[in-house]
Amino acid sequence: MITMKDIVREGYPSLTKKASEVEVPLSADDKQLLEDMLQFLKNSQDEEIAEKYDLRAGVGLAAPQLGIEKQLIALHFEDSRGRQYSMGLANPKIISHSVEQAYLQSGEGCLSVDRAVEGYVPRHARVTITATDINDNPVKLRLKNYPAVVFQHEIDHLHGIMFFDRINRDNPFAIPDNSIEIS
Ligand SMILES: O=C(O)C[C@@H](Cc1ccccc1)[C@H](O)SCc1ccccc1
Ligand code: NI
Repeated sequence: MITMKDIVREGYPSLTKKASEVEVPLSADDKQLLEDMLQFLKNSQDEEIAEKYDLRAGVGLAAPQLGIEKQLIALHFEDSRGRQYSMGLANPKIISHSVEQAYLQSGEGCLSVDRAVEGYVPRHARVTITATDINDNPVKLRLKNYPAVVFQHEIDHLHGIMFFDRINRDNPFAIPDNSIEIS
């Protein structure tokens, strides 16, 4: 069972390196890792389990956050319309995106960052993502709003990018050009 002690923190090398693509079909080990990552997210959102194991709530997790330099991510959340996103993905790629940008009005956090970092994180407002799912099926997702933000946050982890790398250093709350606010 993955707990917070397995999640590496700011300064750990895997968080600032490019992770390697994994072989498809997925090995049994990679499938198990995706299962374990997804279970962590479900546990972290279960009040009793989260309290018992002192888990921080998470809606996404990337293998580099476990010190594993593989292109594997898990996501577990639902959007404002109640659509569920609960999946483990291998080798996710943004194959196209909008010119328009978006940012969470609340800013972002990260399970690998034990401090609050204020500011707007400019991201693509809409993205098209391809990946391979835990059953070796190809996946193509067209995302916008909150789901687009979560997936981009996790895919950034595979490229060694932390959310605060994207915040405007001179003015963290500068409204990004051509952007929409996601509340
Ligand atoms: O560290 C991670 O990658 C997981 C992040 C992903 C995330 C952060 C900000 C915005 C979108 C995604 C954690 O989920 S941060 C904690 C959290 C929990 C519930 C809702 C939003 C953020
Ligand atoms: Ni993160």
